[in-house]
Amino acid sequence: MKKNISLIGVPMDLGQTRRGVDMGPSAIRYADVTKELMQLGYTVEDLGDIEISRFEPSLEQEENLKNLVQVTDACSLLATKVDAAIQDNSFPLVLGGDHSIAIGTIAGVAKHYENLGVIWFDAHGDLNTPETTPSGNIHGMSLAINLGHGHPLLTKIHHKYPKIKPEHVVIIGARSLDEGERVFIKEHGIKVYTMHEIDRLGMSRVIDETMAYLKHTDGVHLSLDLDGLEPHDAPGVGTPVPGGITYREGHLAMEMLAASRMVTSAEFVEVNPILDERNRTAVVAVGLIASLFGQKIL
Ligand SMILES: NC(=[NH2+])NCCC[C@H](N)C(=O)O
Ligand SMILES: [Mn+2]
Ligand SMILES: [Mn+2]
Repeated sequence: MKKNISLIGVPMDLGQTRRGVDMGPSAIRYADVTKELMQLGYTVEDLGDIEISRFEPSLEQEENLKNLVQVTDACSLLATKVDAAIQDNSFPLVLGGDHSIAIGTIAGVAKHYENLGVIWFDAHGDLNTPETTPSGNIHGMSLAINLGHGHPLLTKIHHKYPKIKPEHVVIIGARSLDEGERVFIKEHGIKVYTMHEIDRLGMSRVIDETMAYLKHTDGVHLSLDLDGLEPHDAPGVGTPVPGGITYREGHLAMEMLAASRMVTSAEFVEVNPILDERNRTAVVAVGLIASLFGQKIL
């Protein structure tokens, strides 16, 4: 892994409707993310937070694409920052914010990779489109947008279209999929390890298979939604779903990814301190980040 890490905070909460996830980047910083990474031998440059335009109640809302303009603006800025970090030979580590920010992160990363692989660690598919969304929340559409399906303002951010190919995506941890998302997965042949497969195969085999599946990519982005974890272990998230990945399975996955040296960029999203218990979820996020960057038990 690259020795320099660029930390980028994205205090975004407009991709969904539960306030508080905009404080995620601060919560993760308070949980000592920089210190942990420095102890592992990395140089960390904290680039601060992306500016988010505030919620405008007077603006006319599209019911099936809430806060489209603000999400587009923030993701464009984020894409530029991530792109510049990679240009600087630094590893972009993005802290959310809700999962709509993956539109910006992946837009910036994808410019540098012809065949970018994406590991989408999540209870959800985030594969809705304005036609299928049950909520109008863009955080439930961000993976579909990266695959080129959705509003053109979002799919065309940072000039490349589409950003990624369906055969280069692996979803891990899914247990809440909408009907339209199930159809999307089948139509595009997306590889999904639901909780069912994780239970049957074990996380170790799931990650081995994921690495083999992505071996033809030229970079791998990890997009980790904290709601992929079991809510008992990570309660501070806006859309918790029971029956998730355990604390230990999460760490094993990160440790195996670290050993593979495949991951070239990452983001940790959906930490909501208002819904959390004494910042536990941010602490869990920092632990997973440390494992991803090579922390070992012994
Ligand atoms: N990134 C997330 N937490 N996404 C939750 C999405 C929930 C639901 N599928 C929706 O489209 O609204
Ligand atoms: Mn998500
Ligand atoms: Mn989710």
